[in-house]
Amino acid sequence: MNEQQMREAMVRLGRSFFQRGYATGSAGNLSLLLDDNTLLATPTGSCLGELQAESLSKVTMDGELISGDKPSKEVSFHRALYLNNPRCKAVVHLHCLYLTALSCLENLDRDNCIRPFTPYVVMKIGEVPVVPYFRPGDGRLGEHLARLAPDYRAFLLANHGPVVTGNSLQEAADNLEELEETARLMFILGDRPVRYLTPEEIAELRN
Ligand SMILES: O=C(CO)COP(=O)(O)O
Ligand SMILES: [Zn+2]
Repeated sequence: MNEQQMREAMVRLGRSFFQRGYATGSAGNLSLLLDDNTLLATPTGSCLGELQAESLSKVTMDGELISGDKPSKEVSFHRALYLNNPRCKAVVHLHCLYLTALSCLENLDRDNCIRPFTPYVVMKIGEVPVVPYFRPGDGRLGEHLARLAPDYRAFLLANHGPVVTGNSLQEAADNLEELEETARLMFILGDRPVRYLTPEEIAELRN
């Protein structure tokens, strides 16, 4: 895909997330790595349902704006992910309903907030660590994500929402949707006894 096609793909994905209720208002942000090692990111305050290909923010890996509107206030944590994991080519951050509800629970397992009970989470994403709460845009989110980036594909920001990476924008989006569906299942299952996958079953999925 050339840059124009990547811009159009980001616009289409934002609209799709918005139309299907994954994104609401002006919450959330998307980014992807371009071939010249610069980032294409959604502008701050933008509604993901109404992105414009030509006003997307183009930013250097140092965070300097090259063209387009002012970038997302979270672009520093997006940069931290790219800089600390060469496999990361795209980042999706949303305030989608069930993952955000999960992010507000006390006593989450900070090392992995989604204990596997279906295979795809293990196959596509693996463990999901929890990043402590900081206000949106706080640089400490990036510091935490930089440390976790080499070992994980998805993260839950406490009292905020998910951050999911991928080797393409489509893969990051698919992984985000798989995680959101899993969080929804967790709330549907509620307090009923769940048969979690055994360590052997999990190991088989990782092979
Ligand atoms: O989700 C958001 C903050 O965490 C939205 O912020 P931006 O509009 O600056 O991208
Ligand atoms: Zn946010």
